[in-house]
Amino acid sequence: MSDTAHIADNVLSLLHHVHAPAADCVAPFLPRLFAALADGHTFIYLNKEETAQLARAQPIVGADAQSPLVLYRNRLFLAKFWQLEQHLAREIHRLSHYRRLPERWDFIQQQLQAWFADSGSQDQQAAAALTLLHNFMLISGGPGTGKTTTVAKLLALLCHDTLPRIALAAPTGKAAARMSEALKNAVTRIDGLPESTAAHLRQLNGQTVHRLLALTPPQMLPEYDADNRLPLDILIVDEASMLDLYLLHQLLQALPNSCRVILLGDENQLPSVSAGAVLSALMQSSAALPEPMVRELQQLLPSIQLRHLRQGTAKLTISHRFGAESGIGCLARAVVSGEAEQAWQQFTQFPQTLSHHQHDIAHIAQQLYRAHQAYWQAIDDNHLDRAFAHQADVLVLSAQRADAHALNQAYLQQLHQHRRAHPDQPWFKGQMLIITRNDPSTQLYNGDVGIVLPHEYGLAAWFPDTAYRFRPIALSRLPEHENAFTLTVHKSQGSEYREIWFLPPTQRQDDDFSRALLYTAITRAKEKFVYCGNKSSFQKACNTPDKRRSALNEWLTQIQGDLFV
Ligand SMILES: Nc1ncnc2c1ncn2[C@@H]1O[C@H](COP(=O)(O)OP(=O)(O)OP(=O)(O)O)[C@@H](O)[C@H]1O
Repeated sequence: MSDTAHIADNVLSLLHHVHAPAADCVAPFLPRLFAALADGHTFIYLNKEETAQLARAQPIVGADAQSPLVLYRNRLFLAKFWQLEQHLAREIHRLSHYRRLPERWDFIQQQLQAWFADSGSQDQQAAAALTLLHNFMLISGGPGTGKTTTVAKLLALLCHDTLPRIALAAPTGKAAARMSEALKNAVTRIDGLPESTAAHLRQLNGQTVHRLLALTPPQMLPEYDADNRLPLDILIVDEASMLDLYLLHQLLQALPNSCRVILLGDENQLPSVSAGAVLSALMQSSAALPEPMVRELQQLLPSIQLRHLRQGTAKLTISHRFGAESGIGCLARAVVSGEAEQAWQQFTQFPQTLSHHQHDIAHIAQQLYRAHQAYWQAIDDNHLDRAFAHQADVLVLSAQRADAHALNQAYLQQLHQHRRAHPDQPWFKGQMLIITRNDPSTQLYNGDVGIVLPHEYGLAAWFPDTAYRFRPIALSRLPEHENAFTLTVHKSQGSEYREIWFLPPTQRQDDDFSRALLYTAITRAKEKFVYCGNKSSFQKACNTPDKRRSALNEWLTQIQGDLFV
């Protein structure tokens, strides 16, 4: 029996105690509903007969969260998700509703002109101006489209009169570290920034959302919540596509009404592992700009066309890192637009940076070991800096967990053959690990990558650290983790690697191998992308849009009304 069938079975036993005839009525729907929840959907669709059948299953099925299951039109929800999406919509509305207009329009207008003068900066300029007028804003864009650059300039504008309390957060530690680094670099590139502003922005350090909320075990209850809100004026959340409904709700609840929220992310990437597809819901529910706001924007940006802009969301579309000459950029853009044939042609157009081949897992592991030569040299030299630098040289990403496991095992075989590891010893020098569960006691978070290397008393796992560069953690204290020579695409989100080898599902291809998954894998690569599969699997993925089901956009649209009050 699958895990979800088992959960459905347990829930059914509980429901029998509530009302046996109604439980019998819902029994056939529970396995389907729990399988859908495990895939990140928040409801299942019903046909006419099913809807009529469930309408008679009171008190287990009702019209609101008073019942364990909710029937809404032709959809069946677990009450918990029905309520969560509605509460999240309310939090977004609460924060969006707060309006505080910039005071010094002339100054802002001048700086918007001066700082976004380069060609190809118009969409960034519009995103910055819109964000000044909205308290809750999503800036979406692919890799290198200038999300960080835009936010750095925006923060510089918001720091002009007083220095606000700002926090930078991301769903994983690695994404948080990347964000602070990128922001510091972007700040140094702004011309004519007063030193006090530059210093204020340079000292910002990213942290995980869990850490920001001070979630503490065993129940992971947050120190900051609706009754004890975070003392913040501005919150920037990077890699927001990875936020699930529950975590985003916890985060927003903990923010005061006046806190400006700026979400950064790429709506084309995979949505969160758990339920939710928050970025696409925000994009879909975003309404046209009301006339008074168009007039305000015209004051800030007299010379640009504003009609295409929407409330609370902005899209950056020009990649300044992967332009028209970049194979990775062209491939990613063709995949996202579902142009399967054109996407496959990019492998011929850009043979230096894109390739495809089909080999078995053992062969890929062998090639990977060769490609890791510089990494193993750094390990032999006990050189942490170089080991971490080369750790990101080449990574194999797989679509499915089973393949990632099989490849990690095949790679271990290579290490046994080369006497770098021994089958009887669980730990070895050079072992790459990824943390899979947040652990405040060691301050290690889901997605953190460490390397096993010697410490004073034997081997330890070393992790990057903002204060000391690297810090050792005793192997016995490590929270849940896995080997990280190969990762699933989900686990690689928020990180980038020089070269990505992507392995499509080797067993069974289903809708999980979608356009979003392929796009996310491609955009993890900085220099080279290798597809380890055939044309038909590649094109099938291009033609499979992500169909995550969520009602959030509907609740947002309903609740929104006119924000311009
Ligand atoms: N308008 C622009 N003109 C020229 N270069 C730009 C422009 N905007 C950004 N860049 C450059 O493009 C690169 C990527 O910018 P940035 O880091 O802001 O993008 P991003 O969307 O945050 O990227 P990531 O995918 O890493 O999150 C940087 O080197 C930046 O200096």
